[in-house]
Amino acid sequence: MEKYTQLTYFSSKYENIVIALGMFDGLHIGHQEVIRTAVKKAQEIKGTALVFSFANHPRAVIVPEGAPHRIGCQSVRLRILKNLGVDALVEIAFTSSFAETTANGFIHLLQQYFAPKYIVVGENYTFGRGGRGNPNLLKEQSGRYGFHLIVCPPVLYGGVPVSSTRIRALLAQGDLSHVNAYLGYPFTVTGTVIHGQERGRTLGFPTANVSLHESYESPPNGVYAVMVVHKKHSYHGVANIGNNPTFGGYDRRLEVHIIDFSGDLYDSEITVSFFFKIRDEQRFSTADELIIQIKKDKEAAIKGLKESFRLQENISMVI
Ligand SMILES: Cc1cc2nc3c(=O)[nH]c(=O)nc-3n(C[C@H](O)[C@H](O)[C@H](O)COP(=O)(O)O)c2cc1C
Ligand SMILES: Nc1ncnc2c1ncn2[C@@H]1O[C@H](COP(=O)(O)OP(=O)(O)O)[C@@H](O)[C@H]1O
Repeated sequence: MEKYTQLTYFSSKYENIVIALGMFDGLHIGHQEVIRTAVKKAQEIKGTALVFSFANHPRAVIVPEGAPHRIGCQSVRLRILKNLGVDALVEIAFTSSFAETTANGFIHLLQQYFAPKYIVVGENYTFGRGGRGNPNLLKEQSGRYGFHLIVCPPVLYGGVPVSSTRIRALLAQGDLSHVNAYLGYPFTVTGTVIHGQERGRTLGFPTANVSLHESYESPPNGVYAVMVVHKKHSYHGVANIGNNPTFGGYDRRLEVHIIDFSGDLYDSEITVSFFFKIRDEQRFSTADELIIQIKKDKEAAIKGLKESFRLQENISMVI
């Protein structure tokens, strides 16, 4: 998959462009439906499946104080798009001047740079200044510009449309099984392993530490059963998100004890996929009490991950 951060004349670079439009924050099963539809259509017409999106959330420019945190990090987003079969991703910066583009101006821009044969959107897709453009406007203009429009109905889960807003709420509750069902893949954090206090090894549970960025969503503080991928090998693990209150508190971070692993992970990249929450983070009176609890957490993770094997099926989406 090629990635572009600037608009250029894609229509002279690629044949028969099928363009999927949207912010696609989180790439949940509803977004995947739109993108899969575009990929399928591109295969049918021997064309190019292209996703046109933004590098930053438009709401971060339009209503900075109400800007949502992003769901999932950029490297996971790229892997999912590649695994869905997207040929090209165009992710431009959404600036305050771009926000002034009218809905008709945006359709004109699509024609100018992409000359798409097909445009694929979700039913609730809006675009252009004030979000005034919608699928009806695209339909009205399709004849004039010579593209076909495909509108995908919302994907439902438990009778309710899947949305990024709903996923954020479920994540805040630590409800990873529903988050993962809505995403269609396990919620995943990637990062470079950094140094901590070197206390983990003295407790008998070394933990690979990864920073959490504030502009991205993360599960609430607590202990989780996870799968870790490092250099194409996957492992079960038990992770803590929090501040280590037992030891006086540090910056909030993710720490993972990888089961049946030994080796040096500093400065290398790990991928941590979350499956279920085991408990809240606690302040223990002594290190020994924490050690006893971590042993129980590890057993709970091993047991739960073994029993919920089907949950792990879609991990291939993110690696
Ligand atoms: C499964 C697991 C559960 C943990 N639970 C807690 C907890 O409830 N409270 C706490 O203060 N620290 C908890 N920790 C964090 C340990 O305090 C931390 O791993 C230890 O201090 C090592 O830190 P270091 O990586 O900086 O060496 C947990 C760690 C793991 C691996
Ligand atoms: N099973 C394991 N799980 C996690 N990290 C491990 C494991 N075995 C060895 N390590 C290494 O040990 C380091 C963590 O040890 P720890 O004492 O917690 O140090 P730190 O406080 O720097 O994280 C990891 O960064 C990794 O390099």
